[in-house]
Amino acid sequence: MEEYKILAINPGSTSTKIAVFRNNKNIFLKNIKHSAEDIAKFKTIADQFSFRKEIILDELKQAGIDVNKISAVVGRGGLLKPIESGVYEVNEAMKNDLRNSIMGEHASNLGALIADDIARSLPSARAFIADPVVVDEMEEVARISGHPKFKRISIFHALNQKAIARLHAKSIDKKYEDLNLIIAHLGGGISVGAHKKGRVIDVNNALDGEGPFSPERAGTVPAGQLAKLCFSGEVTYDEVKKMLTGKGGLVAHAGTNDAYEIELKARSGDAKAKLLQDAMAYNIAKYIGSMAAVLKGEVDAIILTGGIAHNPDLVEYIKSMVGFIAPVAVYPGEDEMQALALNGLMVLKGEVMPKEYK
Ligand SMILES: Nc1ncnc2c1ncn2[C@@H]1O[C@H](COP(=O)(O)OP(=O)(O)O)[C@@H](O)[C@H]1O
Ligand SMILES: CCCC(=O)OP(=O)(O)O
Repeated sequence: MEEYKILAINPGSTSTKIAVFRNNKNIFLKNIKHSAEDIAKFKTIADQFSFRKEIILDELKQAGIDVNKISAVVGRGGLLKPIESGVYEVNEAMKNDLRNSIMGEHASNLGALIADDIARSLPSARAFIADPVVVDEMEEVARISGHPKFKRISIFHALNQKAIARLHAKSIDKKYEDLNLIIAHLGGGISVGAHKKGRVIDVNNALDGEGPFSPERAGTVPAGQLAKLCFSGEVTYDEVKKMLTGKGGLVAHAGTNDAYEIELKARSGDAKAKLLQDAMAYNIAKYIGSMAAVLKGEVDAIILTGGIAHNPDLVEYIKSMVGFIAPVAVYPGEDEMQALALNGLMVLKGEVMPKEYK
C-alpha cells in the first residue's frame, strides 16, 4: 500500500494543535497552549499568522519530522460562507474570504492559510480543510430570531462534534445517521448542537454572543443592557466586540482563559472560582435542555467533549441537571486531529473528491 504522510494543523482560540500521521497512524502530536496575554499582543487574527506558523515549523523540526515527505496539509476550516460538511481543497476564493474576514475573525481562519503556505513550500503537497466552523445544516425555523435584522447563523465546533458523534455511534454499533444526539463542545468557545440523524439542525453561534459563556466568550448577554452600554459613549465598537469574544467569559470574570486554573482554585476552596465554574456548568446544562426540546425529547445520548470535559466537577454538575434527559457520555479533549488527517488521507487515496469552495 502506498504510504502518505499528512500534517494536520488546528488553530484554536487558546491553542495550536499539530499532528503528523503516516496513513491512519498518528506519529506526532503536540498541543501548544496560548495564554490570554500571548494572544492579546496581536491586534487581529491575521497578525498571528507568522507566530503560529513558526511555532508549527519549530515543533516539527524539534521532533525530527522530515516535512519534505508530507503529501497533504489539512487545516481546521475557518469563517467562510456557510457550507455543507466535507473536505475542501484550499483555493484562491477561500483564501480571499479568509484574508478579508468576510464572516469575522477566529483563530480557525488561519488553518487554511497556514496549510496552504506550508504545502506550497514543500515538493509535492496539497492543502485542504475539513468540516469548517461554518458547516450549516440548520433548519429554517431555527434561523429566525426575534427581529428580521438579526439572523441566527451556524458557527460551531463542527469538526469535533461530527468526529465525536461518529466515534460514539461506532462504540455502540450504530450509525451516526441513525441517532439523535446533543453534543456540547467545551473549549475556548462552547457550542451545544442538536444532531438529528446526522444533521446539526440547531446550534448556538459559539463565536458571537450566543450560548453559554466560555473561557473567552460572553455567550448570550442581556440585550437591553448591551444596547445601553453601546450608546453610553464609554466604549468603542472594537471594545464591545472584544467583551463578547476574546475578553469575555472566564477572562472577564477572572482574568484567565485557563479553565483548569479555575478548576484547581474551585477545588481548593476559592468560593468565587467555584461559583464561576458552577455558573458556566449551569449555563451549558441550560442550553443542553433547550436542544432536548429541539429534538422533541427523542435523545439517544448527551455527549460532553472538548478540553473542559476533563473537569470531573463540572461534568458532574452538568450531569446532575441533564441526566434525566438521556445518558451522558464524556469524551474529554477532541478527535479533531485524527478527523483532519483521515479526511486528507481519503482524498489522497482517491476515496473522496474534495469539494470546491466558491
Ligand atoms: N485536563 C484538563 N482539565 C481541565 N480543563 C482542561 C484540561 N485540558 C484543557 N482544559 C481546558 O480546556 C480549555 C481549552 O479547551 P480546547 O478544547 O483545547 O480549546 P480550544 O481548541 O478552543 O483552544 C482551556 O480553558 C483549558 O484550561
Ligand atoms: C468559531 C467556533 C468554534 C470555536 O469556538 O472554536 P475554539 O473553541 O477553538 O475557539
